[in-house]
Amino acid sequence: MQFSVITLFPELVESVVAEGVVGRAEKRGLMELKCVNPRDFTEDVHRTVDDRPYGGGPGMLMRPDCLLKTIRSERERLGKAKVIYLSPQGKPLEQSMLQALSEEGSAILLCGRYEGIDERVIDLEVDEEWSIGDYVLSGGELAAMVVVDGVTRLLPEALGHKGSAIEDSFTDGLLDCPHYTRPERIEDLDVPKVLLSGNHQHIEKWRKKQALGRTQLRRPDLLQNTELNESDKVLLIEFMKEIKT
Ligand SMILES: Nc1nonc1C(=O)NCc1ccc(Cl)cc1
Repeated sequence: MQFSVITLFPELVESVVAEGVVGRAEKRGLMELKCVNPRDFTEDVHRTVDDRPYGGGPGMLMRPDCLLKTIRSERERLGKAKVIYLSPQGKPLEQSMLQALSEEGSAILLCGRYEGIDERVIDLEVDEEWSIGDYVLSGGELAAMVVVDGVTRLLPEALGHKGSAIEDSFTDGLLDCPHYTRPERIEDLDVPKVLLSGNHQHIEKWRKKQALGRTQLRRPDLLQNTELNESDKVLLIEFMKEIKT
């Protein structure tokens, strides 16, 4: 997977590959991250990347000329690569979008700063606009790092164990079940007995039931888009009965 991140703050973005699963994936060549600074595509002596907004208003915008040059330079280098602009105006990010991007092979992530970028950059070169949530950050870099992290961990061989519990839950559209590790008892709280039983069928059933119940209680909206099979419906009814007792 080849990422090209267009950003005025390359060091900020590069920190995403400093540690952990993403860092190891990059070291192992499963993923490649290149940060490209639009300032390197300016032609004036001051290397100007921003300018005042037509129509007035507070703050500055990113100039279109150096952004277009940077995007086109990376498109040429990567061949077919989707250009994704990170902004609160974008499509809300979901696991399915990360999964799809992980199968693309390459992506160009465009990070804005200031009050925005010239709209003609979006018209001319942006394929998709994505949002990581309904709030405003000071730039697109953290959102781009979210995408790099979320995609990289989906690459085959990126995770040591085949698919994690977190993976399964969001993949089947549910929240994750509770998790426990040693000690068995801490501050008078015990690990659920089923997890100590060694009965993998019971354990799997309990985990599914917890995931279904938690999703119903915390994010019933997620259940709207998930078609539950008969056995899941029974598990959910059992869970809801148990919490009422
Ligand atoms: N929420 C979000 N999801 O993706 N990105 C965001 C976000 O707040 N970006 C800040 C931002 C984006 C573009 C520009 Cl020009 C300036 C600041």
